[in-house]
Amino acid sequence: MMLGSVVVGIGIAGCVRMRDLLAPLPSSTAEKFSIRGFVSRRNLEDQQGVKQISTTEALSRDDIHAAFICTENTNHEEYIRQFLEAGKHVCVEYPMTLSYTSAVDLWNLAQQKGLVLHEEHIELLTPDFKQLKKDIAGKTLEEGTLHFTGGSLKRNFGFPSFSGIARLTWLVDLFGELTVTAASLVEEKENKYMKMTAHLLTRQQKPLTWIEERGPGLGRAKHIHLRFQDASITELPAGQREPVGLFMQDLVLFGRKLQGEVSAAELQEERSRILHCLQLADRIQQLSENTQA
Ligand SMILES: NC(=O)C1=CN([C@@H]2O[C@H](COP(=O)(O)OP(=O)(O)OC[C@H]3O[C@@H](n4cnc5c(N)ncnc54)[C@H](OP(=O)(O)O)[C@@H]3O)[C@@H](O)[C@H]2O)C=CC1
Ligand SMILES: C=CC1=C(C)/C(=C/c2[nH]c(/C=C3N=C(/C=C4\NC(=O)C(C)=C4C=C)C(C)=C\3CCC(=O)O)c(CCC(=O)O)c2C)NC1=O
Ligand SMILES: [Zn+2]
Repeated sequence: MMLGSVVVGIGIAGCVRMRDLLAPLPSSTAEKFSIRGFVSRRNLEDQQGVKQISTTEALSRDDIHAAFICTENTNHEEYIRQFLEAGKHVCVEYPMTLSYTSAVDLWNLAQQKGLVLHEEHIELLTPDFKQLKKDIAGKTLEEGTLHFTGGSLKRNFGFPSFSGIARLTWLVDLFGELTVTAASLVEEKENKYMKMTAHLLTRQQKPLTWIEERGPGLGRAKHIHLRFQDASITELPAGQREPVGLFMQDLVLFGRKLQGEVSAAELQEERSRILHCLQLADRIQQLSENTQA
């Protein structure tokens, strides 16, 4: 059976989703999807040959089984809830929501309804990350820093510990569950500049620092300083480029979940990681807000 699909929110991510749904990776679960339309808050012409439909139509049509939520972060929660309530599977661009408790609620709702709720994590699929993970395998961490810089985000992307959840996901995937010991935020609204610093500890009590810095003219980059017992890594390794795009890899994973090809253990592990990261993001936000002038 084909999985009728709708893309919600036509920005960078939404356009890539439509492109991939229209040209799925051959012989993969991505071929099971069939795009039926897109939803936008604007009135748009056909996009890539796909027609705009209303949210009401997307929610009520019984030939639509899955929604791809690609809007800015503040309204993920509301869209996810609506589509789950309507009995549709959901794939949402990270971060799922802007609080830990709302993510727990949504996950419970998906479980009650017997639906797949999938959060995209292309940062774990990048060649550089895959290489980094290989390079540090078996090494014992002493301390580390992950410093992200990027251009200013548009409005409605939420607190930086949430909009930057990809960096936190890296740290948790590499070093296991973390605790937050301190966090602060420096913001210069008039310059569209911000810098968040979070201090974390691994279960072995080793310190990790995460810096998320954004402002006009800052290039999208990650600097790492990782010190291990007998080695240091101060540059992100360049991994081998892969023929399949990142969002396509994620689409195949969502498709595998819908086909029941992902084990319960794997699903549970992923869910735990996602909720743990959102819980850390919540804590970082709380601590930062307490230290703000
Ligand atoms: N860009 C990327 O590489 C990645 C993005 N993500 C996630 O994807 C989500 C969306 O990010 P992204 O696509 O980059 O954000 P964009 O700013 O490109 O788009 C966000 C929303 O803004 C609206 N929009 C887009 N273009 C315009 C325009 N010209 N005028 C007015 N409104 C517009 C669209 O909603 P509507 O059609 O309803 O108007 C769109 O869904 C976020 O959750 C982000 O974290 C995750 C991984 C990678
Ligand atoms: C050129 C402008 C440009 C914009 C506006 C952009 C937006 C953008 N990229 C993101 C992640 C991401 N974006 C990319 C990659 C890309 N994303 C792209 O739009 C393109 C062209 C690539 C190139 C391969 C990756 C891999 C992530 C996941 C997080 C990471 O690893 O940095 C996110 C999610 C939030 C975040 O993690 O920071 C946003 C909003 N990325 C950009 O590169
Ligand atoms: Zn640095």
